[in-house]
Amino acid sequence: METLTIARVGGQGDGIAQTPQGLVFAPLTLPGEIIRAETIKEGRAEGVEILTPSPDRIAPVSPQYGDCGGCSLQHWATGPYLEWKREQVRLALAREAIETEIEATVAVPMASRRRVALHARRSPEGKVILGFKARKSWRLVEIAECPVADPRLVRAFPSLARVAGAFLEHPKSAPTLHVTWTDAGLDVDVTGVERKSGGLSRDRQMQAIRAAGEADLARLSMAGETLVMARQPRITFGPASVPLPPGGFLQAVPEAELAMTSRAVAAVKGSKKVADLFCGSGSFTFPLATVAPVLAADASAAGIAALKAGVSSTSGLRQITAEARDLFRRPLSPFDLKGCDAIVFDPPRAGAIDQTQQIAGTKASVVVGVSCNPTTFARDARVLIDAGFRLETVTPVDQFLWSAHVELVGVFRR
Ligand SMILES: C[S@@+](CC[C@H](N)C(=O)[O-])C[C@H]1O[C@@H](n2cnc3c(N)ncnc32)[C@H](O)[C@@H]1O
Repeated sequence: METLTIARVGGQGDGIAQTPQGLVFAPLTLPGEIIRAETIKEGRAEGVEILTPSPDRIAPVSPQYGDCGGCSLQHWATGPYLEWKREQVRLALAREAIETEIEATVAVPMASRRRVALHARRSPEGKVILGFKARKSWRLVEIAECPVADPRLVRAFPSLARVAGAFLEHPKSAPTLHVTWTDAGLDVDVTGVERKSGGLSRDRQMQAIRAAGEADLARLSMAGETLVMARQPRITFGPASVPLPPGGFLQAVPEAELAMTSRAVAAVKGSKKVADLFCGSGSFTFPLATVAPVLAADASAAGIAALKAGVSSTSGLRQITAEARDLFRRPLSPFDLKGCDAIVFDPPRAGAIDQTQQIAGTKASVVVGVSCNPTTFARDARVLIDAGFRLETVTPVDQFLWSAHVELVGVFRR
């Protein structure tokens, strides 16, 4: 037994105590708390009892709290929790010697997540278990309620378990249901049953299609291939309605998407032409095209096709041109971006170092960086700052409520 005092919460969301033997990580603890750990293994406290709770500790709302790996910070009062997210952004920028105004973290409401990834397994008794991964484990925690997910998703969990059952054909199958609430209802893409795990027999495909009908799914697809579509899943981006490609990227929370797109639109106001790089199916493209013509690019051919379909069914927009292009291998050059005085980029977690170097060489006077990884954002921001841009503001956005993830929007000008 060891008694420890938690000094701070680290970047992964665990409490950290400083001991003569080094740092000790204690999950689900808060700064200032005195805890007792049964054992300390490889720098992790196990069997933790909280002796003196923080005044910022609140009662968690999820019945699976502590077991489910999803929401590890819901015991923290909103104020200090959001401030911690802001601090993660400040720390990432400080590592690149960048100082700027960091706004208060934009909060999202509970019950707002329109996308969840549910894992399915069969219990030894043959029951289908649908749930999230447990903390630091491959075990599944069966989920019947989820306070962060849109209740329309949660209500569908029992019928989604029947859909999942069809995909549990081979012992090696570990299906994951990527479930999205769209304007046409539920869109489900199943991964983890690809050929290497045995694929899916014709009989099982028929079973899955029947279960999709009973669950009233708009569409059921497997690794991006449509199995059945009762209604075309569509998403509204600003003034446009876009047919979402199966398995395509979509911001997880509409309120977070709006917080980010509205800041991008405000930043580029008055521009002659905007580039939207890593545009997906157009969540930024369409709101931006209410302000100026847009040049959009993304590696996903399906995303670009969806974006183009949205363009052809929407009137009153400024011109949009879209290209399917791998921006890691073939970043758009200053020549390709000629005429764009504003550039928005929203890369995956790896960031976009090569594309950013090209942006630095353009004549753009405003750049908006959107990121789900403050560390790679800070690295890319350093390139822009060294090229004469000033990072005017950064807004952290709490898209993944009660997780350690931090998203942000940064506005650069020169
Ligand atoms: C964080 S998402 C943003 C998408 C879009 N801006 C949105 O808000 O929906 C990142 C996007 O980067 C795209 N992407 C990933 N790797 C890429 C690459 N090498 N080149 C171009 N786009 C890529 C993905 O297809 C995805 O659409």
